[in-house]
Amino acid sequence: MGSNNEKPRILSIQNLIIKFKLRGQVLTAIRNISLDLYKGESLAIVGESGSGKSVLVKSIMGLLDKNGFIDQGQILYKDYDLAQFNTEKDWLRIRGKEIAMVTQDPMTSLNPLKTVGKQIEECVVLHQGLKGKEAYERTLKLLRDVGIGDVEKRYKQYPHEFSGGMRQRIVIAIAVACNPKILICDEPTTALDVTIQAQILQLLKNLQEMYGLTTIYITHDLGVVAKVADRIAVMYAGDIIEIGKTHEVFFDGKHPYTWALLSSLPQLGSKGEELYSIKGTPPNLFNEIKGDAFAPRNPYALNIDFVERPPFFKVTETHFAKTWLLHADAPKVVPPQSLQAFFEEGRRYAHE
Ligand SMILES: Nc1ncnc2c1ncn2[C@@H]1O[C@H](COP(=O)(O)OP(=O)(O)OP(=O)(O)O)[C@@H](O)[C@H]1O
Repeated sequence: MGSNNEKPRILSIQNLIIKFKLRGQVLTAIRNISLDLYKGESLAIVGESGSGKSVLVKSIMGLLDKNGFIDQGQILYKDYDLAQFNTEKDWLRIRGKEIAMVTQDPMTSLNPLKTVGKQIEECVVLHQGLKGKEAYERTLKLLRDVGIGDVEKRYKQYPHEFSGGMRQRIVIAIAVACNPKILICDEPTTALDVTIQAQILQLLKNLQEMYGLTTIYITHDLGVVAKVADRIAVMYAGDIIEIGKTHEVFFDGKHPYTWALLSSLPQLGSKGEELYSIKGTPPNLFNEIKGDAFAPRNPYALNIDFVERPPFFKVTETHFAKTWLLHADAPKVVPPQSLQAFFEEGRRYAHE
Protein backbone atom coordinates (compact mmCIF):
# COMPACT_ATOMS: atom_id res chain seq x y z
CA MET A 1 0.00 0.00 0.00
CA GLY A 2 1.21 3.51 -0.65
CA SER A 3 2.50 3.05 -4.17
CA ASN A 4 5.48 4.87 -5.48
CA ASN A 5 5.41 4.04 -9.12
CA GLU A 6 8.83 5.27 -10.18
CA LYS A 7 10.88 2.81 -8.14
CA PRO A 8 10.94 -1.01 -7.96
CA ARG A 9 9.84 -2.72 -4.76
CA ILE A 10 12.65 -3.98 -2.55
CA LEU A 11 10.62 -5.34 0.40
CA SER A 12 6.98 -6.22 0.67
CA ILE A 13 5.14 -6.83 3.92
CA GLN A 14 1.78 -8.47 3.43
CA ASN A 15 -1.01 -8.89 5.99
CA LEU A 16 1.42 -9.15 8.87
CA ILE A 17 0.10 -10.01 12.32
CA ILE A 18 2.55 -10.23 15.24
CA LYS A 19 1.59 -11.42 18.71
CA PHE A 20 3.31 -11.78 22.08
CA LYS A 21 2.61 -14.28 24.82
CA LEU A 22 2.70 -12.62 28.19
CA ARG A 23 1.66 -14.03 31.56
CA GLY A 24 -0.60 -16.60 29.99
CA GLN A 25 -2.28 -14.07 27.72
CA VAL A 26 -1.70 -13.01 24.13
CA LEU A 27 -1.40 -9.43 22.89
CA THR A 28 -1.47 -8.38 19.25
CA ALA A 29 1.27 -5.82 18.59
CA ILE A 30 1.00 -5.69 14.78
CA ARG A 31 -2.54 -5.87 13.46
CA ASN A 32 -2.52 -6.87 9.83
CA ILE A 33 -0.06 -4.49 8.21
CA SER A 34 0.78 -4.38 4.52
CA LEU A 35 3.62 -2.15 3.42
CA ASP A 36 5.84 -1.90 0.35
CA LEU A 37 9.29 -0.42 0.51
CA TYR A 38 10.79 0.96 -2.71
CA LYS A 39 14.41 0.78 -3.77
CA GLY A 40 16.39 3.88 -2.89
CA GLU A 41 13.63 5.56 -0.91
CA SER A 42 13.69 6.79 2.62
CA LEU A 43 10.61 5.84 4.61
CA ALA A 44 9.86 7.20 8.06
CA ILE A 45 7.64 5.22 10.41
CA VAL A 46 6.21 7.50 13.08
CA GLY A 47 3.87 6.97 15.98
CA GLU A 48 3.77 7.33 19.74
CA SER A 49 5.41 4.92 22.14
CA GLY A 50 3.90 1.46 21.98
CA SER A 51 2.42 1.86 18.49
CA GLY A 52 4.52 -1.04 17.20
CA LYS A 53 7.31 0.66 15.25
CA SER A 54 10.12 -1.34 16.85
CA VAL A 55 8.27 -4.64 16.69
CA LEU A 56 7.62 -4.10 12.99
CA VAL A 57 11.26 -3.44 12.10
CA LYS A 58 12.55 -6.12 14.45
CA SER A 59 10.43 -8.65 12.58
CA ILE A 60 12.24 -7.71 9.37
CA MET A 61 15.56 -8.58 10.99
CA GLY A 62 14.58 -11.66 12.98
CA LEU A 63 15.07 -9.82 16.26
CA LEU A 64 11.66 -10.28 17.86
CA ASP A 65 11.79 -11.08 21.56
CA LYS A 66 11.48 -14.79 22.34
CA ASN A 67 7.84 -14.50 23.46
CA GLY A 68 6.86 -12.86 20.14
CA PHE A 69 5.78 -14.63 16.98
CA ILE A 70 4.49 -13.94 13.50
CA ASP A 71 0.94 -15.20 13.53
CA GLN A 72 0.16 -14.46 9.91
CA GLY A 73 1.53 -12.75 6.83
CA GLN A 74 4.56 -12.51 4.60
CA ILE A 75 7.71 -10.42 4.52
CA LEU A 76 9.00 -10.77 0.99
CA TYR A 77 12.62 -9.88 0.26
CA LYS A 78 14.41 -11.16 -2.85
CA ASP A 79 13.39 -14.83 -3.13
CA TYR A 80 12.74 -15.18 0.57
CA ASP A 81 9.70 -14.94 2.80
CA LEU A 82 11.37 -13.69 5.98
CA ALA A 83 8.21 -14.50 7.94
CA GLN A 84 9.05 -18.18 7.43
CA PHE A 85 12.61 -17.90 8.77
CA ASN A 86 13.02 -19.64 12.07
CA THR A 87 16.69 -20.39 12.57
CA GLU A 88 19.65 -18.10 13.22
CA LYS A 89 21.29 -19.69 10.18
CA ASP A 90 18.46 -18.33 8.02
CA TRP A 91 18.76 -14.86 9.49
CA LEU A 92 22.54 -14.70 9.12
CA ARG A 93 22.00 -14.55 5.36
CA ILE A 94 20.04 -11.33 5.83
CA ARG A 95 20.98 -9.59 9.05
CA GLY A 96 23.73 -7.02 8.65
CA LYS A 97 24.50 -8.20 5.14
CA GLU A 98 21.24 -7.34 3.37
CA ILE A 99 19.40 -5.42 6.07
CA ALA A 100 21.33 -3.52 8.75
CA MET A 101 20.19 -1.53 11.73
CA VAL A 102 21.46 1.52 13.59
CA THR A 103 19.93 1.94 17.03
CA GLN A 104 19.57 4.72 19.54
CA ASP A 105 22.44 3.71 21.77
CA PRO A 106 25.71 3.24 19.86
CA MET A 107 27.51 1.76 22.89
CA THR A 108 25.40 -1.38 22.77
CA SER A 109 26.51 -2.11 19.21
CA LEU A 110 30.21 -1.37 19.71
CA ASN A 111 32.79 -3.63 21.29
CA PRO A 112 34.54 -1.54 23.99
CA LEU A 113 37.66 -3.72 23.83
CA LYS A 114 38.42 -3.35 20.11
CA THR A 115 39.61 -0.30 18.20
CA VAL A 116 36.93 1.24 16.04
CA GLY A 117 39.10 0.72 12.97
CA LYS A 118 39.27 -3.03 13.56
CA GLN A 119 35.52 -3.23 14.11
CA ILE A 120 34.79 -1.54 10.80
CA GLU A 121 37.51 -3.47 9.00
CA GLU A 122 36.11 -6.83 10.12
CA CYS A 123 32.91 -6.03 8.23
CA VAL A 124 34.86 -4.84 5.19
CA VAL A 125 36.78 -8.15 5.13
CA LEU A 126 33.71 -10.29 5.73
CA HIS A 127 31.22 -8.55 3.48
CA GLN A 128 33.29 -6.79 0.83
CA GLY A 129 35.86 -9.55 0.35
CA LEU A 130 38.84 -7.22 0.76
CA LYS A 131 42.08 -8.04 2.57
CA GLY A 132 45.22 -6.39 3.94
CA LYS A 133 45.99 -2.90 2.66
CA GLU A 134 42.84 -2.74 0.56
CA ALA A 135 40.63 -3.48 3.54
CA TYR A 136 42.53 -0.90 5.60
CA GLU A 137 42.17 1.77 2.90
CA ARG A 138 38.45 1.03 2.53
CA THR A 139 38.06 1.36 6.30
CA LEU A 140 39.74 4.76 6.25
CA LYS A 141 37.43 5.81 3.41
CA LEU A 142 34.40 4.72 5.43
CA LEU A 143 35.61 6.73 8.41
CA ARG A 144 35.96 9.76 6.13
CA ASP A 145 32.55 9.10 4.54
CA VAL A 146 30.88 9.25 7.93
CA GLY A 147 32.54 12.57 8.66
CA ILE A 148 35.41 11.56 10.94
CA GLY A 149 38.67 13.50 10.53
CA ASP A 150 42.26 12.44 11.20
CA VAL A 151 41.27 8.93 10.21
CA GLU A 152 44.59 7.15 10.67
CA LYS A 153 44.75 8.20 14.31
CA ARG A 154 41.02 7.61 14.90
CA TYR A 155 41.30 4.09 13.41
CA LYS A 156 43.44 3.07 16.39
CA GLN A 157 41.16 4.49 19.08
CA TYR A 158 38.58 2.74 21.24
CA PRO A 159 34.87 3.60 21.46
CA HIS A 160 35.20 5.37 24.83
CA GLU A 161 37.54 7.89 23.20
CA PHE A 162 34.70 9.21 21.04
CA SER A 163 31.76 11.50 21.85
CA GLY A 164 28.17 10.20 21.56
CA GLY A 165 27.69 11.73 18.10
CA MET A 166 31.02 10.36 16.87
CA ARG A 167 30.19 6.90 18.20
CA GLN A 168 26.93 7.01 16.29
CA ARG A 169 28.96 7.82 13.15
CA ILE A 170 31.12 4.74 13.78
CA VAL A 171 28.08 2.51 14.21
CA ILE A 172 26.80 3.88 10.91
CA ALA A 173 30.20 3.17 9.28
CA ILE A 174 30.02 -0.44 10.52
CA ALA A 175 26.49 -0.83 9.16
CA VAL A 176 27.50 0.60 5.77
CA ALA A 177 30.69 -1.52 5.69
CA CYS A 178 28.51 -4.62 5.45
CA ASN A 179 27.10 -3.34 2.15
CA PRO A 180 23.43 -3.64 3.16
CA LYS A 181 20.63 -2.86 0.74
CA ILE A 182 18.31 -1.66 3.49
CA LEU A 183 19.39 0.42 6.49
CA ILE A 184 16.99 0.65 9.41
CA CYS A 185 17.56 3.60 11.72
CA ASP A 186 15.72 3.12 15.00
CA GLU A 187 15.52 6.51 16.74
CA PRO A 188 19.12 7.12 15.59
CA THR A 189 19.37 10.59 17.07
CA THR A 190 17.14 10.49 20.15
CA ALA A 191 20.05 10.33 22.60
CA LEU A 192 21.90 13.22 20.93
CA ASP A 193 21.55 16.96 21.31
CA VAL A 194 19.74 18.93 18.65
CA THR A 195 22.72 20.18 16.62
CA ILE A 196 24.31 16.74 16.49
CA GLN A 197 20.90 15.23 15.61
CA ALA A 198 20.71 17.40 12.51
CA GLN A 199 24.25 16.46 11.49
CA ILE A 200 23.62 12.73 11.85
CA LEU A 201 20.38 12.96 9.86
CA GLN A 202 22.20 14.85 7.13
CA LEU A 203 24.94 12.22 7.17
CA LEU A 204 22.40 9.40 6.79
CA LYS A 205 20.82 11.24 3.91
CA ASN A 206 24.20 11.68 2.18
CA LEU A 207 25.13 8.03 2.71
CA GLN A 208 21.81 6.93 1.31
CA GLU A 209 22.67 8.61 -1.97
CA MET A 210 26.35 7.71 -1.94
CA TYR A 211 25.73 4.00 -1.30
CA GLY A 212 22.34 3.61 -2.97
CA LEU A 213 20.71 2.57 0.30
CA THR A 214 17.04 2.21 1.05
CA THR A 215 16.40 3.57 4.52
CA ILE A 216 13.71 3.18 7.14
CA TYR A 217 13.67 5.68 9.99
CA ILE A 218 11.63 4.94 13.03
CA THR A 219 10.82 7.77 15.37
CA HIS A 220 8.11 9.35 17.46
CA ASP A 221 9.18 12.78 16.22
CA LEU A 222 7.45 13.73 13.01
CA GLY A 223 9.36 17.01 12.86
CA VAL A 224 12.75 15.29 12.72
CA VAL A 225 11.99 13.00 9.82
CA ALA A 226 10.17 15.49 7.66
CA LYS A 227 13.56 16.75 6.55
CA VAL A 228 14.99 13.40 5.50
CA ALA A 229 12.14 11.09 4.50
CA ASP A 230 10.57 10.68 1.08
CA ARG A 231 7.50 9.02 2.59
CA ILE A 232 5.93 8.83 6.01
CA ALA A 233 3.92 5.95 7.46
CA VAL A 234 1.95 6.82 10.60
CA MET A 235 1.37 3.97 13.06
CA TYR A 236 -1.26 3.71 15.72
CA ALA A 237 -1.99 0.67 17.91
CA GLY A 238 -0.17 -1.77 15.66
CA ASP A 239 -1.53 -0.54 12.36
CA ILE A 240 -0.43 1.90 9.66
CA ILE A 241 -3.25 4.41 9.59
CA GLU A 242 -1.83 6.82 7.03
CA ILE A 243 0.93 6.69 4.46
CA GLY A 244 2.06 9.08 1.77
CA LYS A 245 4.83 11.25 0.45
CA THR A 246 6.26 13.41 3.19
CA HIS A 247 4.59 16.62 2.00
CA GLU A 248 1.26 14.80 1.63
CA VAL A 249 1.21 13.55 5.21
CA PHE A 250 2.83 16.65 6.62
CA PHE A 251 0.79 19.28 4.83
CA ASP A 252 -2.36 17.40 3.91
CA GLY A 253 -2.71 14.70 6.57
CA LYS A 254 -6.16 13.11 6.62
CA HIS A 255 -6.37 10.93 9.72
CA PRO A 256 -7.31 12.72 12.97
CA TYR A 257 -4.46 10.87 14.67
CA THR A 258 -2.03 12.38 12.14
CA TRP A 259 -3.58 15.76 12.96
CA ALA A 260 -2.91 15.12 16.62
CA LEU A 261 0.71 14.23 15.96
CA LEU A 262 1.19 17.29 13.77
CA SER A 263 -0.47 19.51 16.33
CA SER A 264 2.16 18.60 18.86
CA LEU A 265 4.96 19.93 16.64
CA PRO A 266 6.83 22.86 18.16
CA GLN A 267 6.37 24.84 14.91
CA LEU A 268 2.70 25.01 15.73
CA GLY A 269 3.14 25.64 19.43
CA SER A 270 5.37 28.64 18.86
CA LYS A 271 2.51 30.60 17.35
CA GLY A 272 0.86 30.85 20.73
CA GLU A 273 -2.33 29.24 19.46
CA GLU A 274 -4.13 26.64 21.49
CA LEU A 275 -2.83 23.18 20.66
CA TYR A 276 -5.12 20.41 19.59
CA SER A 277 -4.44 18.06 22.46
CA ILE A 278 -4.70 14.31 22.28
CA LYS A 279 -6.64 12.98 25.23
CA GLY A 280 -6.95 9.43 26.56
CA THR A 281 -4.65 6.47 26.10
CA PRO A 282 -4.05 3.95 23.31
CA PRO A 283 -6.14 0.76 23.43
CA ASN A 284 -5.14 -2.29 25.41
CA LEU A 285 -3.58 -4.65 22.88
CA PHE A 286 -4.69 -7.69 24.87
CA ASN A 287 -8.26 -6.89 23.84
CA GLU A 288 -9.77 -7.28 20.43
CA ILE A 289 -10.00 -3.86 18.80
CA LYS A 290 -13.23 -3.01 17.08
CA GLY A 291 -13.50 -0.33 14.42
CA ASP A 292 -10.89 2.42 14.23
CA ALA A 293 -8.52 1.95 17.19
CA PHE A 294 -8.29 5.74 17.58
CA ALA A 295 -12.07 6.26 17.78
CA PRO A 296 -12.36 6.58 21.60
CA ARG A 297 -9.81 9.44 21.54
CA ASN A 298 -11.01 11.00 18.33
CA PRO A 299 -13.22 14.07 18.64
CA TYR A 300 -14.16 13.63 14.96
CA ALA A 301 -15.19 9.98 15.29
CA LEU A 302 -18.29 8.85 13.41
CA ASN A 303 -20.60 6.07 14.62
CA ILE A 304 -19.10 3.66 12.12
CA ASP A 305 -15.63 4.26 13.62
CA PHE A 306 -16.70 2.30 16.71
CA VAL A 307 -18.00 -0.62 14.70
CA GLU A 308 -16.03 -1.24 11.54
CA ARG A 309 -12.33 -1.00 10.89
CA PRO A 310 -11.77 1.53 8.09
CA PRO A 311 -9.96 0.35 4.95
CA PHE A 312 -7.29 2.47 3.26
CA PHE A 313 -9.00 5.24 1.32
CA LYS A 314 -7.03 6.62 -1.58
CA VAL A 315 -6.27 10.33 -1.41
CA THR A 316 -3.79 10.41 -4.33
CA GLU A 317 -1.84 7.72 -6.17
CA THR A 318 0.71 7.85 -3.35
CA HIS A 319 -1.35 8.89 -0.33
CA PHE A 320 -3.74 6.65 1.64
CA ALA A 321 -5.45 6.96 5.00
CA LYS A 322 -7.60 4.62 7.10
CA THR A 323 -10.34 6.94 8.25
CA TRP A 324 -14.05 6.79 7.55
CA LEU A 325 -13.92 10.57 7.19
CA LEU A 326 -12.69 9.93 3.65
CA HIS A 327 -15.76 7.90 2.73
CA ALA A 328 -17.92 9.59 0.11
CA ASP A 329 -20.91 9.63 2.48
CA ALA A 330 -19.03 11.03 5.48
CA PRO A 331 -19.86 14.53 6.71
CA LYS A 332 -17.30 17.12 5.73
CA VAL A 333 -14.83 17.61 8.56
CA VAL A 334 -11.96 20.06 8.46
CA PRO A 335 -8.70 19.77 10.42
CA PRO A 336 -8.31 21.78 13.63
CA GLN A 337 -7.94 25.53 13.16
CA SER A 338 -4.26 25.70 14.09
CA LEU A 339 -3.42 23.04 11.52
CA GLN A 340 -5.31 24.69 8.69
CA ALA A 341 -2.90 27.62 8.67
CA PHE A 342 0.04 25.22 8.83
CA PHE A 343 -1.31 23.16 5.91
CA GLU A 344 -1.95 26.33 3.93
CA GLU A 345 1.60 27.55 4.54
CA GLY A 346 3.00 24.14 3.58
CA ARG A 347 1.05 24.00 0.35
CA ARG A 348 2.21 27.48 -0.59
CA TYR A 349 5.79 26.48 0.19
CA ALA A 350 5.45 23.29 -1.92
CA HIS A 351 4.31 25.33 -4.91
CA GLU A 352 7.07 27.90 -4.73
N1 LIG B 1 8.56 -8.86 24.38
C1 LIG B 1 7.36 -8.31 24.46
N2 LIG B 1 6.39 -8.88 25.21
C2 LIG B 1 5.18 -8.35 25.29
N3 LIG B 1 4.78 -7.25 24.65
C3 LIG B 1 5.68 -6.62 23.88
C4 LIG B 1 7.02 -7.12 23.76
N4 LIG B 1 7.71 -6.30 22.91
C5 LIG B 1 6.82 -5.33 22.55
N5 LIG B 1 5.62 -5.53 23.13
C6 LIG B 1 4.43 -4.69 22.99
O1 LIG B 1 4.19 -4.43 21.64
C7 LIG B 1 3.68 -3.10 21.49
C8 LIG B 1 4.51 -2.33 20.49
O2 LIG B 1 5.80 -2.09 21.03
P1 LIG B 1 6.96 -1.33 20.26
O3 LIG B 1 8.19 -1.41 21.10
O4 LIG B 1 7.06 -1.82 18.88
O5 LIG B 1 6.43 0.16 20.22
P2 LIG B 1 7.16 1.42 19.64
O6 LIG B 1 6.18 2.12 18.79
O7 LIG B 1 8.46 1.04 19.01
O8 LIG B 1 7.44 2.24 20.97
P3 LIG B 1 8.76 2.99 21.45
O9 LIG B 1 8.81 4.26 20.67
O10 LIG B 1 8.50 3.21 22.91
O11 LIG B 1 9.92 2.06 21.19
C9 LIG B 1 3.68 -2.47 22.86
O12 LIG B 1 2.39 -2.56 23.42
C10 LIG B 1 4.63 -3.33 23.64
O13 LIG B 1 4.31 -3.36 24.99
